Amino acid sequence: MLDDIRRAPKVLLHDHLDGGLRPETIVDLARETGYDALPATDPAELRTWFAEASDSGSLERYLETFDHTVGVMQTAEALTRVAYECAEDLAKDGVVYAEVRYAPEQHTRNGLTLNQVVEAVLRGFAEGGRDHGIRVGTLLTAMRHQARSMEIAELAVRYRDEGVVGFDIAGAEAGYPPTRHLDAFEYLQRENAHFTIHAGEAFGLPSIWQAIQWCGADRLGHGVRIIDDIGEREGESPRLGRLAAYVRDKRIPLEMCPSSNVQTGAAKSIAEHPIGLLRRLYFRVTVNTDNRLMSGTTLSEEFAKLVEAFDYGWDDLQWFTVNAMKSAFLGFDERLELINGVIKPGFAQLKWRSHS
Ligand SMILES: O=c1[nH]cnc2c1ncn2[C@@H]1O[C@H](CO)[C@@H](O)[C@H]1O
Ligand SMILES: [Zn+2]
Repeated sequence: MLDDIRRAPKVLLHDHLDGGLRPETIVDLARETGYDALPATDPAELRTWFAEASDSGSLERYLETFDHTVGVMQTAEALTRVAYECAEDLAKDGVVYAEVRYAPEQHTRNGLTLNQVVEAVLRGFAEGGRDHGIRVGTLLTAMRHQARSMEIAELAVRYRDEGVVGFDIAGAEAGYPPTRHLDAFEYLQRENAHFTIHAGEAFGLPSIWQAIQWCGADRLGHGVRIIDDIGEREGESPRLGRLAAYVRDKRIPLEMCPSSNVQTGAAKSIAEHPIGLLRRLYFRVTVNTDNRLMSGTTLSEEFAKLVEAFDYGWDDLQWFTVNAMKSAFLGFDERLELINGVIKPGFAQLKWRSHS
């Protein structure tokens, strides 16, 4: 099944550039740039270290592992290489359209300007995308504990015609509500720009409510805690609270990342992940990787885990994929073209093959 899932034309909306490096590349870049704090210098050991260190049950501890990826991504060459390889790895996994995010403010330690950071990453995505047949849009993230969101929002608008398709905030959620960055979100709305907000991962409904009703988020990063506003009832359909009903009624996309949620403690296991219920209730659910290195995963593997846990078939996987494409920060005509020209024919072929 995993091989077939790899062949399916997939769409990925939530993937962090600094959470998806190849271990071999981290080792190379550390050597080249003089970064001497790596916990291991053997790629296989490093791969294991990331997976284990990320498995703590706490978002804060999970985020500490990024010190080492961000640490080696401080030159233009390193950023271009990482972006190029990201496009290549996603394409090899059968992803046809991806939105990949990172926080430019974390890559200026050795003197790069924000513009240089963005341009280096865009170059890598453009070249990798062209060589490997995948379209990659960039989301610029501001760190929620910092105070640079307005600057980063302006950066996103500055590069909107060069491949930056939107904006996001990430980092520790508890104690850093989305409204801290309200000016940035209001600016983006006035600029007719798109943004998603990490919300409802390590903190609950108030974070989701603020992201949508105060900040005007187009999508929610994770959003798993929306489950807290849904009451399961014996023998009856679940009762949706006002916020959950709003999210479903308005078709607000949820960028769900099952493995990452299990690692940070936002879900107990894949089998108990809220995605099962939310899919049954027809929320606009999408499936994502979050951090392929930390979670030791790929988009195909995330789908395979869901197939195993919830017995999903091709129709479900296509539904998730079309949901993701509909929710992308890409023009309507381009989304339609990918849905009708690539996704539907690709899934039709796979379904036909598995019946014959
Ligand atoms: O699941 C997550 N929740 C919140 N923040 C995250 C998550 N994954 C990564 N980052 C944060 O986003 C930054 C930019 O890519 C990363 O450096 C990491 O600190
Ligand atoms: Zn994330």
